[in-house]
Amino acid sequence: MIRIDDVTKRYGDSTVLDRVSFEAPDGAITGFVGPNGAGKTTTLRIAAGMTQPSEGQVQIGAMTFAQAERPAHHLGLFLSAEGIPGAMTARGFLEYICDTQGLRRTRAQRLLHEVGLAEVANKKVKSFSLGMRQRLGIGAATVGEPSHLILDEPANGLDPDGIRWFRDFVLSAAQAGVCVILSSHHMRELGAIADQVVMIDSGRIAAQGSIAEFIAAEPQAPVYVETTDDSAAERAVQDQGLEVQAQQNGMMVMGSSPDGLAAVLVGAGVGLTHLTRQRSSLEDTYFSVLQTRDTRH
Ligand SMILES: Nc1ncnc2c1ncn2[C@@H]1O[C@H](COP(=O)(O)OP(=O)(O)OP(=O)(O)O)[C@@H](O)[C@H]1O
Repeated sequence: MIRIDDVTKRYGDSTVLDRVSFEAPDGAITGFVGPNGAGKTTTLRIAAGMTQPSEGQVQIGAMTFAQAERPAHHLGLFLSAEGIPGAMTARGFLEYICDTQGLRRTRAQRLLHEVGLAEVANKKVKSFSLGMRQRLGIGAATVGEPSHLILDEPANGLDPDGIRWFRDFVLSAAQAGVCVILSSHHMRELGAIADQVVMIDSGRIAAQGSIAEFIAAEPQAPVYVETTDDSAAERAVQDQGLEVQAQQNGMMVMGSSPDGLAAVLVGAGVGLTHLTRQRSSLEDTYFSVLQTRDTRH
C-alpha cells in the first residue's frame, strides 16, 4: 500500500500541492490523472522520497521509502527515460543498475526479455526510439522485483504493440500483489487497466474512486437499442414523448430507463435484439469533473 497523507508542497509563494491525500492498495493499479502542471510528478517524486514535502507524509508499505532496507525490492520508480545514458547499451545499463542494487547480473538478462529488448540488448541507447527507452526505463524500475511500483507517464512513445506489452506487464504485476501507481494522459488505456482513479487539478485532489464509480452509468444517460423493426420502434418511442436519435445499427433513446423503454417497445410489438444504458468513459468523467471545478473557481 502507498499512502499519501495530507501532502502540501510550496515553492516560494506558490503552493503546487495542497493537502493531497490518497491511498493506493496492494494488488491494484491506481491511475493518477490530471491536466499538465496539476502536480502529478511532484506528488510521485515526493512519494519516492526524491522531493521533500513542505507538510504531510508518505508511507510505502509499513514505512517511508528512506527506511527501506532493500530499496529496490520495496519500490520501483520510473519518472522519465531521459536520464538513461545514450552511450550505454541496454544490457550495460540494466547490469549497471543490478550492480548498484547488489543484484545478480542474470536479472538483467531476464529483464531484457521481459521488456522486449533482448534483440537490441547490445545496441547503444542513443540509437533507441522513445518507446524503446521507455521499455528500458520501466525494466530498470522493476529490477529488484519491487512490491510497489510508481510509473510516471510510462506509455509515452509506445506503439500499439508496446502499449499492449505494457498493459500485460502492469496487469501481471498487480495480479502478483504489487501496488501500482500509474500517471497517464491516455484515458482510454487507463480506463481499461486501472482499478481505481485519483484525479488531481491545480494541486488538489478533484475526485477519487473505483473505476466502476468513474464510468458508472448516469441515471439520465441515454439507452441504446437495436430492434427487429426500427420504424415501428421509433414511432412507439416518439408517441411517449421521448427523444430518439438514429444510429448505424439501432437508435439512442433519451429520457427513459432501460426497463421503461423495453416495456414501451414490447407493448408496441417490437422485438429487441440489444438494449444497454450508455456508460460514461473515463475521459467523459475526467472532463466533466474538470469543467465542474472550472465553473466553481
Ligand atoms: N522545482 C520546482 N520549482 C518551482 N515550481 C515547480 C518545481 N517543480 C514543479 N513545479 C511546478 O509545480 C506544478 C506541478 O508540476 P508537475 O510537474 O508536478 O505537474 P504534472 O501534473 O506532472 O504535469 P505534466 O502532466 O505536464 O507532467 C507546476 O506548476 C510546476 O511548474
